[in-house]
Amino acid sequence: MKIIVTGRDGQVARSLAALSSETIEFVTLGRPELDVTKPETLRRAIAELAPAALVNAGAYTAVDKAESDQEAAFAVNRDGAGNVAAATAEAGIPIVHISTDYVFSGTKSVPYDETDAVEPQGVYGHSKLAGERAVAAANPAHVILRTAWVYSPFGANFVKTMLRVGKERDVLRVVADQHGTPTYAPDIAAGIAAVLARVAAEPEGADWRGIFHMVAAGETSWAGFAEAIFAESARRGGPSARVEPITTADYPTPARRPANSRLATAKFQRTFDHTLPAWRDGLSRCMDALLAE
Ligand SMILES: NC(=O)C1=CN([C@@H]2O[C@H](COP(=O)(O)OP(=O)(O)OC[C@H]3O[C@@H](n4cnc5c(N)ncnc54)[C@H](O)[C@@H]3O)[C@@H](O)[C@H]2O)C=CC1
Repeated sequence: MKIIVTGRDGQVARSLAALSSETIEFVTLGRPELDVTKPETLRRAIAELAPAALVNAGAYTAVDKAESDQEAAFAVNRDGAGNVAAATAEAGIPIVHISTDYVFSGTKSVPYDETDAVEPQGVYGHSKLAGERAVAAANPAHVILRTAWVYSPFGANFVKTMLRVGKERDVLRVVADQHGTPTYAPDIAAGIAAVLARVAAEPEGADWRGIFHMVAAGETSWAGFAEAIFAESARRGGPSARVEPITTADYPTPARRPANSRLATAKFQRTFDHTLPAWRDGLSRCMDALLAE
């Protein structure tokens, strides 16, 4: 089974590429040969490769920059996602689209499920929500996976930032009043593979269509995540720093972020018969990969 993946150099796309096997081949494509804002590049790739499905992992992910770069964020996250969905619908293949916890306001006191009202707090969240709607409108054979707090050995992410800054400083001030679940990109890739297997087994099925929350098991805060990163790092002889918990108000950023980013994953687990590992388990494997030498 051949699957096209957009956003070739991103964390999720690279994790999917690493998962390729004899039964499922992920062909990752990126700009310029595949640009989600250019529909002809999508049509050409689908015509050439004749994939069984497509995973849209390409996105504009700079949350703070998006506040002053609204046009670019919407061009990729709304219009680009819509283009991908339209091209897959035209080819008669399903789309797996990746979305985010940032579609929520974060004011709920328990984890969000798929029926909860959306209320993005910033441009990035608004653009991703518009993307979900564009995907759902253009291709009925869609699976929209909302995930959160993605990290991996690849690209830019919180784990790599902590390790870099931990080398330079003894104490780091980290936000302790935003709660969510760090999710290891290779575990997201395995979740996507479970989705694709289910879709392939029952292409005309109805229950796999729609929006699903897919994050690792458990929860923490950014400060709790940072402490776990430094504990894992210290065990491996890597950089370590003391974490000083601060509030969101102490650390102003251009984009507002949800205080509660927790996502309830029961619907995903039930539908795809798959559960992502605990976030500490993913972190341990990421630290093995980052600090192997
Ligand atoms: N990173 C995170 O913490 C979270 C990410 N997500 C979502 O997960 C998905 C994957 O995220 P990551 O792998 O972390 O992102 P990433 O930023 O590592 O990768 C995104 C990739 O998309 C590419 N891209 C940008 N514009 C493009 C275009 N016009 N055409 C084709 N490719 C383009 C970028 O060059 C980059 O390689 C995205 O949809 C993102 O919104 C959801 C929740 C949290």
